[in-house]
Amino acid sequence: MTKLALSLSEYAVVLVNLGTPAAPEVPEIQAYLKQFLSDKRVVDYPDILWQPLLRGIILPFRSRKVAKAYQSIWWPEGSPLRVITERQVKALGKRLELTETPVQVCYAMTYGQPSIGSTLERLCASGVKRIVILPLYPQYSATTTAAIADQVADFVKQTRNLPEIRFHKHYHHHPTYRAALAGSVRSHWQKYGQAEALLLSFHGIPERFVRLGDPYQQHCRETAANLAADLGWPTEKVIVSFQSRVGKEQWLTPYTDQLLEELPGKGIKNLQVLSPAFAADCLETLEELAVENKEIFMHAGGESYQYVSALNDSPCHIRLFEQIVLQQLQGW
Ligand SMILES: C=CC1=C(C)c2cc3[nH]c(cc4nc(cc5[nH]c(cc1n2)c(C)c5CCC(=O)O)C(CCC(=O)O)=C4C)c(C)c3C=C
Ligand SMILES: [Fe+2]
Ligand SMILES: [Fe+2]
Repeated sequence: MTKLALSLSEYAVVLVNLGTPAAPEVPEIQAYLKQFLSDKRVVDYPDILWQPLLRGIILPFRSRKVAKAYQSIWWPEGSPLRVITERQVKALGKRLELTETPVQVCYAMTYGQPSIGSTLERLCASGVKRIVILPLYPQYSATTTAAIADQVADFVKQTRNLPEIRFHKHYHHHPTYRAALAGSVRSHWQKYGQAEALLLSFHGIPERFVRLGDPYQQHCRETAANLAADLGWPTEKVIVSFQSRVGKEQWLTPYTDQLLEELPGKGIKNLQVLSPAFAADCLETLEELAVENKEIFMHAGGESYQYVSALNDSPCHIRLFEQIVLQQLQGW
């Protein structure tokens, strides 16, 4: 048990994920994409060029296109990303209760609701004095983790009586994350056997961002190398690719969809695919990776393509969050 100086109601941990539309319908998707794609951490083109393009062309067309994809993955309880995040909050709360660590657990979303600012305001109004922010991104990128930090900074700027805040930057190297990832592959192998290769398809970012100093690509490579070592697999059987490119700019390569077209021709016809950048299954995994990309691979001559789920609310994933929180609470 961690001994803390303040009482139960004065500590909080906020899990933060990207956010998702409120409903799988065009107006809700437009509102979500407008906020998301107007964030300079995500798209850094000058507003004078970008906003007319975004509002006039991208939002109307893309919202209609992705509405069908969202409808195909939506669960009765809501968007998978939100439902899984809520399950993670519940499971982490239970684990922390077991350790009698006095900290309340909640979540916020970078885009959409509950927003980071409103969540921090609510916590402070209820008497919370010390807050751990845990972005649910194992690999740091300015497009995701720093976008959260920006919103925490916005809250700080407009708040008179500040809480103490600790921010967990990334965890791809954490032994329990490594164990959780390797464990999820091993349990998949126990059920279905091994494939010829593992494809780690990370969400992409513009290549330019890496040249400007974003360490995301390096973190992705380290994740893959660690996974190969932890599984005792040769590194060449753990292939890295990048998915979900938006726009015309060069993003990190190889692109997942292009690579999947080529692999059967190179003799890899049985593939297991996972996406370690996602702490929760979402549109990008359940639709793009598990359905759309499978069709590409099978059409190109692939024989078997299995998607290995994100770590979601699995016990080892929640244990990881618990350990991060306990580490962050040290000295408080
Ligand atoms: C346009 C630039 C984008 C960058 C850069 C980007 C980085 C990035 N995103 C995630 C995680 C998620 N992205 C999701 C959806 C999504 N991403 C973009 C664009 C960029 N992402 C768009 C436009 C969308 C919406 C869907 C679409 O229009 O194709 C999601 C899923 C949300 C859901 O509702 O399920 C996640 C999660 C990471 C990790 C990342 C960089 C490391
Ligand atoms: Fe994205
Ligand atoms: Fe996508």
